[in-house]
Amino acid sequence: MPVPPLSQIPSHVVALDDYEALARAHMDEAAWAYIAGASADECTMRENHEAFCRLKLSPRVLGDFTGASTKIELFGRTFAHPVFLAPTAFHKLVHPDGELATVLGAAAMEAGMVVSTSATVLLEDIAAAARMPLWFQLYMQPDSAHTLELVSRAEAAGYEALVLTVDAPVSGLRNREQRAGFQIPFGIEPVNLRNRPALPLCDSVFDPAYIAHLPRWKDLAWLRSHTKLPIILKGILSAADAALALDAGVDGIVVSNHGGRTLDGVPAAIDMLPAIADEIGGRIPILMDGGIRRGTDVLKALALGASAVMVGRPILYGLAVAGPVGVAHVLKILRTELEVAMLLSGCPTIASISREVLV
Ligand SMILES: Cc1cc2nc3c(=O)[nH]c(=O)nc-3n(C[C@H](O)[C@H](O)[C@H](O)COP(=O)(O)O)c2cc1C
Ligand SMILES: CC(C)CC(=O)C(=O)O
Repeated sequence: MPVPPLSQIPSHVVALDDYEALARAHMDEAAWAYIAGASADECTMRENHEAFCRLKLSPRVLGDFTGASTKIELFGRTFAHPVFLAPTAFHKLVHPDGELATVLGAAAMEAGMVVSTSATVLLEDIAAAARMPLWFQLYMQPDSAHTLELVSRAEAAGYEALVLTVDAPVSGLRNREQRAGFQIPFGIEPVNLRNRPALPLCDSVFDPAYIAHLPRWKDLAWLRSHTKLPIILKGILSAADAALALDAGVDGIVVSNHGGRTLDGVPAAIDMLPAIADEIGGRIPILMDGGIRRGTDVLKALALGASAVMVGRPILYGLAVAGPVGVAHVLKILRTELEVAMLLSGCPTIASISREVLV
């Protein structure tokens, strides 16, 4: 699919942060608080960015770049580059076509996309519009029959992996969102969850009625027995949980703190990656997200053990500013920056990237 024309993007928009600045004017204060915000004092979200700045790259010169490429292989597929769209909910908050616009932008840049359980377009319709492998992000539902229904719909629609998010059994305490009075606007809904009972309204997350619905490690064996799709656990942030994930037989993990949106005060995802990669020891692929805003960030994550990275908020900013073109442009910027960073650090291929690129 041809890359959509970028002529409608102002020429001063050259980096992902430029999209963030522009996107603010394209949504109301409450939607901005939901998307740009994180939990509590947002320390972890800030850390996700600052930690990347602290990591220093080691430049290399005069290398041979014949046949250079950003290609990767993951779960039996070749991807043109290692940048995926992270699952994010409610794309219709920022664009009337919602995830249909996003998937078009992803296709233009040959990027893999993870579709959220809380998408605002039917997962079948997103799959029908896709030109690249899609993965389905799964939140375990209070009723296991509903979880299995989502899984079989995703399988039937051709999704190639399940990304089971495990770090948000309860929503983080997002004070910015609360202060702005964010509510999902009328007419925007998580359409794939229609006709499902909501979790019981409880005063406390320690209420037994609430606790009864919380997913546990033992549920992974149950899920495994109901699908042949690879299961990737999203939201691993400790070596201890990485070891349990291996024991549970998952096919991959995403090192993530949910963009700082769940437990504030946890470390940057990139800072936890090395210890987790050591624990995993190359047995299953590791993806990473949280704070990726530059091609150099992608390079640093790959150097520390990730096979690929995912990008959350900047995709929504691109979508808000210019629909599919904005999404494609965000991905294009990252890919171009990654190529430049690889060239200047002496890495002609993704496989050649190692901890050596860091000082
Ligand atoms: C608005 C918004 C909605 C999100 N919705 C989901 C979701 O539905 N499922 C999920 O697993 N993660 C969700 N996430 C987390 C992202 O998948 C990802 O972990 C995070 O955004 C990465 O950080 P970044 O935004 O700094 O790139 C959401 C993040 C944002 C900003
Ligand atoms: C619907 C929400 C649970 C989506 C989410 O994970 C988020 O907003 O971070």
